[in-house]
Amino acid sequence: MSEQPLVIAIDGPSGSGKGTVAGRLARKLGFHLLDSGALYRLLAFAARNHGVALDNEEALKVLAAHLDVQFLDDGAGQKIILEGEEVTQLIRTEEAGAGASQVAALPAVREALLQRQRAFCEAPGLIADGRDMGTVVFPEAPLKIFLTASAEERARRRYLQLKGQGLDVNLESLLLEIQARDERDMNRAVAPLRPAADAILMDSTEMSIDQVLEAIDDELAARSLGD
Ligand SMILES: Nc1ncnc2c1ncn2[C@@H]1O[C@H](COP(=O)(O)OP(=O)(O)O)[C@@H](O)[C@H]1O
Ligand SMILES: Nc1ccn([C@H]2C[C@H](O)[C@@H](COP(=O)(O)OP(=O)(O)O)O2)c(=O)n1
Repeated sequence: MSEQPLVIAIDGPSGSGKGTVAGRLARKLGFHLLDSGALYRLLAFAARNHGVALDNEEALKVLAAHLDVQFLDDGAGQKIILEGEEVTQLIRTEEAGAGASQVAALPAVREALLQRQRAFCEAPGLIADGRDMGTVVFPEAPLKIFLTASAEERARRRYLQLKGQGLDVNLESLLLEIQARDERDMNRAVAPLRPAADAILMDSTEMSIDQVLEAIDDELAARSLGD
């Protein structure tokens, strides 16, 4: 009987460090990476391109089922191609994040993206980053991390990140956007943002990225995983 690839689920709110930690862990372990938020961002982006309203559940369901997307890794990081166009950075704006959070609240959209996410689970293993990796998409994952940080710290991180990319950003509006997204993601009816019952909670407010990675290493070692 073939063994299931190891899945490590990393869930949490915007700016908690999931993407950074997931990417570094995937590279270190030589695992595949699922950036599930990118799928919701891509859907919101494609909807805008095709003139589909972000609350049109039926049309979004069809768009989600046929989303023409490729995740390429040329060694220098992941490139995302939507309908033949590179959108890696274009989908990272707060506007795309807010759109993603809107379409992600629709049950038919989540259902349409479920199998696509599970298909990322291939040998030797998968690091899955999102909101419902541990609760819905990979409930059997043997290690689930729920990464948080205070909203103020998350807004500050996002501010530094976007400013570093040369974007014109405002800390107060980023904080408001993060709080609005938290509120929507935690209170939706399907797959709300919450820790799985067996998730390890990590508050990274006062932790560096390296400290978070060390803490995850300790959890892997405690379970004899990832060697
Ligand atoms: N523990 C940390 N301490 C300081 N900065 C961090 C930490 N974790 C992540 N960051 C930075 O915060 C920003 C957002 O991180 P990211 O991984 O994109 O978060 P998420 O995927 O949870 O939204 C990035 O610029 C990242 O380098
Ligand atoms: N598994 C997931 C991943 C993201 N989403 C939704 C909710 C989030 O606000 C948006 C964007 O997620 P993403 O992880 O890309 O956002 P951050 O990098 O954390 O700011 O998508 C979701 O509902 N379920």
